[in-house]
Amino acid sequence: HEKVDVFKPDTHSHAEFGEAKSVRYLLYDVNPGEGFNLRRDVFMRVANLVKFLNDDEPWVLVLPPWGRLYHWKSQDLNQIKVKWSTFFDLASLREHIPVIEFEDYLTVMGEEVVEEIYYLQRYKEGWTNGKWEEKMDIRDCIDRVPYQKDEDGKWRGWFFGYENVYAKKFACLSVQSEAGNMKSFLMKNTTSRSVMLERAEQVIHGQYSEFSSMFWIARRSMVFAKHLRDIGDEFRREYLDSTDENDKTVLKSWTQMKKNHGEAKGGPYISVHLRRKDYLYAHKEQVPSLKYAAKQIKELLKKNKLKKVFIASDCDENDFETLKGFFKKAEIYRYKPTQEIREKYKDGGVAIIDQWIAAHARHFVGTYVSTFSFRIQEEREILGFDPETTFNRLCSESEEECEQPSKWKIVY
Ligand SMILES: C[C@@H]1O[C@H](OP(=O)(O)OP(=O)(O)OC[C@H]2O[C@@H](n3cnc4c(=O)[nH]c(N)nc43)[C@H](O)[C@@H]2O)[C@@H](O)[C@H](O)[C@@H]1O
Repeated sequence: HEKVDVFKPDTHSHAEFGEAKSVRYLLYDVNPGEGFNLRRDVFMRVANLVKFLNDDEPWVLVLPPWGRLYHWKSQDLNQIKVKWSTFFDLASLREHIPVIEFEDYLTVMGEEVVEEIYYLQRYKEGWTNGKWEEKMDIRDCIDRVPYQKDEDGKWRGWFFGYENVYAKKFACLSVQSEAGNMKSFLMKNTTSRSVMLERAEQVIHGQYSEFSSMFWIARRSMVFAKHLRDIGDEFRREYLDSTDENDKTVLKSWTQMKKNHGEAKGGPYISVHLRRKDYLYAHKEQVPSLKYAAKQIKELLKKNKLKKVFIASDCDENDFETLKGFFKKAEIYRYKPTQEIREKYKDGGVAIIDQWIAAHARHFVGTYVSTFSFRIQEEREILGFDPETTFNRLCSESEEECEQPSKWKIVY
């Protein structure tokens, strides 16, 4: 990979000829209703936009602090202003693009300010002639926006829970665009040192979709933080007889890692992502009862000649015990964090530990359309599993045809 933090000399600067361009900062945020794993997908789009910008200008991506997520239900934990380094390995992210944490950005700016915000929205008139075309225009805001101008002319809003932060300029931008095509807007229509894209999920992957190496480069750079991987690895060793040497899942730096399908063997257990909570009504046609889930898991155990099961789930203890009750011989495991780990790594960190353990199984089965399951599948593609052991989901008893997930195979 090209090293991106060595900035190229100035060629078309706003500044005087020959003078190096100064670094600019791109910030973003996502619709508050979106969950953790869709947010990771939005990161990949914005990261590749920053990669693309760096071909011409030095831009740094400011990582939006995690917080106020709908699914993070633990009331006893302080779950705002959570740094990216709690969940991800920043050195790995930086092998793709330059990134900094929001707090470091505030220090660099010397003032709690974001210079310009563009609130991305759809076009009021929808697609003209029902046809998709790439476009973007500053327009009146369609919805009520969560930013207000105060009496000093400063734009106030959520800003990840940092109460003193304000923006100097705010506008709504109607977009129908691939993330990469925001590049010319940012280079030509904005000049300030920092620009924030609000509702960044409005821009799509486009040419950097799951089928392209650019998507996978950004995805591979999203390595989980070592402290979380270590906890998952310890659990694998202790309860699931699973070590990287035996399972052929030894990790290298992502830039060096290129595995063929089927090279990874995985630990001697079946892993299941059993999504419950809101999915019980949001996708009730496709989500199985616990009894029917148990039936499918038993079949997988038999087929793979295994006796251990790892369950990653947002279900409560009662449901877990009920599920366990359907098994006589098999050993059913779930990761239970200590209070210390919960406080340090929060609901998000615990979910990542679950994903990491689930990713290392001999065979994985997930839940219909869950992005939590999708990210596990991607992790398994990176580790080098046979796609047949990865792109699977549980079916519900009411489904006549139970379509299995698309195989989004890794591209290098
Ligand atoms: C349809 C959409 O589905 C989206 O969910 P979906 O893609 O599963 O996946 P996420 O967007 O990540 O949201 C699910 C959240 O629930 C928790 N969770 C789910 N499964 C597990 C698990 O196995 N272990 C642990 N520890 N936690 C889990 C976790 O906080 C996770 O980020 C929703 O975010 C959207 O609001 C919408 O409902």
